[in-house]
Amino acid sequence: MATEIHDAYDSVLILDFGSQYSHLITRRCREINVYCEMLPCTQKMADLDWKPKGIILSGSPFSVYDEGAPRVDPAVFDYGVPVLGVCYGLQEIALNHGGKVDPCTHREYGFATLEVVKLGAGHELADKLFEGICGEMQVWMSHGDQVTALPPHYNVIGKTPTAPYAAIAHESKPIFGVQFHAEVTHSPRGKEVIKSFVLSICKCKPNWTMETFIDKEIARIRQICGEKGRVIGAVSGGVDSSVAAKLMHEAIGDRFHAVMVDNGVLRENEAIQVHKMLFEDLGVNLTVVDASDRFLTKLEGVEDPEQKRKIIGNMFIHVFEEEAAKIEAAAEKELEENPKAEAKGKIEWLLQGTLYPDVIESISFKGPSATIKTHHNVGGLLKDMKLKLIEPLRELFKDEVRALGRLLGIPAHLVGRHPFPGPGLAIRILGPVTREQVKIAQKADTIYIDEIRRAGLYDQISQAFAVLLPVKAVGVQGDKRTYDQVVVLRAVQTEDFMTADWYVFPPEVLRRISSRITNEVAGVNRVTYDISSKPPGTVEWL
Ligand SMILES: Nc1ncnc2c1ncn2[C@@H]1O[C@H](COP(=O)(O)OP(=O)(O)OP(=O)(O)O)[C@@H](O)[C@H]1O
Ligand SMILES: O=c1[nH]c(=O)c2[nH+]cn([C@@H]3O[C@H](COP(=O)(O)O)[C@@H](O)[C@H]3O)c2[nH]1
Ligand SMILES: NC(=O)CC[C@H](N)C(=O)O
Ligand SMILES: [Mg+2]
Repeated sequence: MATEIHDAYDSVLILDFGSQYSHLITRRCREINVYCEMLPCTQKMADLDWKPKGIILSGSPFSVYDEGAPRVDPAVFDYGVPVLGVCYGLQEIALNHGGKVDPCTHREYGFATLEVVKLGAGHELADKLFEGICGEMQVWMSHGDQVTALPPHYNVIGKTPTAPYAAIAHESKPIFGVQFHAEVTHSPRGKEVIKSFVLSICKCKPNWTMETFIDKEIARIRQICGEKGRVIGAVSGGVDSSVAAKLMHEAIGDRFHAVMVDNGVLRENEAIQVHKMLFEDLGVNLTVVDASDRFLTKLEGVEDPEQKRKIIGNMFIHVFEEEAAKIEAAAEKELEENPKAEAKGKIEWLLQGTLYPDVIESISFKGPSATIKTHHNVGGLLKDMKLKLIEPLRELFKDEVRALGRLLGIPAHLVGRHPFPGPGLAIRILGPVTREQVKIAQKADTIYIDEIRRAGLYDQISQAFAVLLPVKAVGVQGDKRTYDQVVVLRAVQTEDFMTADWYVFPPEVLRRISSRITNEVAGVNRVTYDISSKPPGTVEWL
């Protein structure tokens, strides 16, 4: 990670022990304009090439006494900066300092009332965590273990009727632990607790804003690319890569070459529309490479979703490397023909619009967090790829990227586009992908999205798409028996795509969509609507 960003901002380090809510801690810090970075709990402090002003230890699905449970590097406590442990983080602090943790007789999942304990004169530091909060506050718990013996030199600063050590603080050092999840919105005053830790205790300057992020990121890109370096960009017309491309264009102008790959599983007319949109709206000149035959041949007969992602992720990189070689060869030829022309640098970098959720869902941090699916641009990359990655948005969430896009002057219709996954219709066609299946899925999807737009609902929905099932059902059309496929409509509302709920459509819109799909798309005689949230489902079906 660039050290420049750490020179410019006071940063908080979040060590992730695999909790579902770890990412929310990063959000809460950025919301108070403090830059933070989350690293796996296996990070050794001695290997860190920047100096955080505070450290937060997340929760975890493990119990501290489990065999193989993730362990905090004890150097965290001697690093000389404040530490806050949340849930498992608190339990790790207790265990590391001579306290005890045991399974509790009253497990707490959900709301609890925390009684804040003020220690008073001589304990100003310990009392700072709940600065401005007196008496009781509602908190949200999710634990089956708890601290049963306080470590020496620690005091209780909060308790619940069943958890006597629900918040603790060292008597003189800035080390704190809370059993409740301060980062979730269901702990209404949790934000204040994180704010007290980050601002009053760690004394971080709240100077991280999107505007400064843009300036610093542009400077960072210029620095890594040098005077002549050139970058090839994987650009899909989606929100993330468009924002990344705009940033890159601002940084290095025409030394940036945007490439979109037609992988044969795009939406109908997508390549043409994206080419036009990128040039007209962003001033970015895009090369569209038609590699659809190669992708579809490789995908032949493949049913396993992870396999589909890997094939597509790998093939993407092959195509980008080939394009990079072509661009370099063209520059060499130009130089041969006109020796006075300026020599152009090598293409060493590949820009991707990777976001934080792509990373967290794809990578299992050796144990604690589970791999949900390997997003093609993270886990599906080619092992021995020559191009080095530049991923300016890797730390951000979707809504933050949209805010960044607006600041960069990207038009609303582009910033507001629903996400479309890189592996495209290959993960929306269940079963093997064939040209015929792609055509059916494209037609159904076009009708679905057209009707959503016509009803004025596009911006209320976070993501909508049609899924094509490989099963057949009996129907009757024009007095004839049909035996055709089933289309599933999916529409979700979500803030960050980590959790999502299904969208409640007005029935007449669903009726119109269903009737148009069954009338206009040959091979489909049934349309159903998916009413699963995430969890237990995911947004995509594969
Ligand atoms: N067809 C494509 N051609 C080139 N690059 C692609 C293509 N599809 C995806 N990518 C690359 O993979 C990255 C991840 O894809 P993803 O779909 O998550 O992001 P996006 O397409 O930029 O935005 P959105 O999430 O809004 O669809 C993209 O940012 C882009 O760098
Ligand atoms: O570029 C991508 N490559 C992938 O392999 C991939 N898998 C899921 N997604 C998108 O990620 C978001 C969350 O989706 P899931 O709930 O299905 O994991 C949704 O927006 C999905 O469309 C992908 N995007
Ligand atoms: N949310 C958590 O961090 C839980 C920690 C531990 N697994 C417990 O049940 O207490
Ligand atoms: Mg996309």
